[in-house]
Amino acid sequence: MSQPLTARRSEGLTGRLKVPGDKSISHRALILGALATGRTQISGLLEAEDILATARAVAALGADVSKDGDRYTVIGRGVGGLKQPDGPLDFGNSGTGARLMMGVVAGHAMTAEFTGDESLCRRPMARVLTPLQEMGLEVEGEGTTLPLTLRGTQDLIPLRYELPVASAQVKSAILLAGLHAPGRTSVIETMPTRDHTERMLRYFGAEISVEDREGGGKIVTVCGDAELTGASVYVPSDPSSAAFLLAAALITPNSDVTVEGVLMSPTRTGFLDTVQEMGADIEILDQHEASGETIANVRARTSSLKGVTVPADRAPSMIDEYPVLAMLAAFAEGETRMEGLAELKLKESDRLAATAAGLSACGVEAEVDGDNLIVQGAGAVEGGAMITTHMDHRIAMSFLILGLGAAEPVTVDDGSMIATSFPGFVELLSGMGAEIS
Ligand SMILES: O=C(O)C1=C[C@@H](OP(=O)(O)O)[C@@H](O)[C@H](O)C1
Ligand SMILES: C=C(OP(=O)(O)O)C(=O)O
Repeated sequence: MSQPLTARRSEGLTGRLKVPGDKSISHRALILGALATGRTQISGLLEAEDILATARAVAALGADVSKDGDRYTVIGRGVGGLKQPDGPLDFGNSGTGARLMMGVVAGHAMTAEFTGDESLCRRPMARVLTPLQEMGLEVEGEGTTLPLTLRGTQDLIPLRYELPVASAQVKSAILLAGLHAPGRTSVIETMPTRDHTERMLRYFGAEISVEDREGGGKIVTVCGDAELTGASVYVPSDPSSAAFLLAAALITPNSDVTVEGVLMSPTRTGFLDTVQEMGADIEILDQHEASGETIANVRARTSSLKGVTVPADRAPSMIDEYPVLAMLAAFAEGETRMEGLAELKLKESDRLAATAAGLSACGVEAEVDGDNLIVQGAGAVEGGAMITTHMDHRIAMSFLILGLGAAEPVTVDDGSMIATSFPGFVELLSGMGAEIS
């Protein structure tokens, strides 16, 4: 059932708030907890649909997942110790859950059916299946989209693989499979992507090395036949979720908002770097270390923005933030060029097309030129449109943010998918003074 939502011009957004836990770290904490021996305790886990699907999947494979207050506990079965699931593993809307778990299933002598919702069943899986098949995974039939039946093996072969696309999901699936293979499995990335898997693997006791690659990028190597030990994980606030609240403050008059405890990994801060280049009044406060990651409070105040060029090599560090950046570009003065975004066509929807179409409907000049998105900012936005979200949470949230600054209300056709990554989005914004209903 679709749930339309409308955002109206708002001002004076204020507050000090926390957004829910980081989605990438939450998936990984559940998965490594299931592959470890003993108890993993997770505080701050993101309780969104994508993560709950991963929790159900690891439970279906025999890990014990429970919740007490706001802490989750996973009792794992050790690397290679998971059991054949009784039914299909349904990952809902989540590319990360599906792709990372393919790496896990690859290393177990089991058959598992992977499925998901309409959006996930359109997304490409060959990028993960190809390297995993080189390691020994078998895929039933010729298909490369879900639903798919996969047969893993206890006799995986280690792999050295150069990623053809900059993808932390593909890197992570191979590293997770590599835990089961004898010898060393290496992933070579020419453009560094988020490094939460390698950090957390090390934290759980795996032998892992990260070297600089000649000519740029990284080589990540994991030693197989690994043993992981359960650990305590703290999940910081998700910078991709924080971006929406910060953007709302930047484009509405008289606003001053601080988001607390935000993950500041350099592999995730491209959005903050870019808005600062655009002239945003952003302050990074109280930066410190927590559980091996840097976190900080981020303060944003109403700002006059100017258009910029965002280079292709910044894409991995802000890949999920482009739709909301495009909204800011619409309120900026001048052209914003966002380059090298082929990957955005393969997310929950074709985000380049959905963003350009929605902006045009709101009276903003926007076009997709090959893999680039170009927005002509005019300092103000008309709005007054109904936006098609194509089952994409980030498209829904981005256009609601646009509506808070536009002259006329902006309606999204379906806000229900927001729960896949950011439960409480509407309530948090309403608490800041935004008009969304
Ligand atoms: O590894 C992860 O947790 C993620 C990696 C990114 O996808 P790709 O690996 O496809 O770039 C990102 O878009 C996604 O939201 C989360
Ligand atoms: C691309 C995203 O997630 P996933 O690939 O896990 O579906 C996202 O959250 O924007």
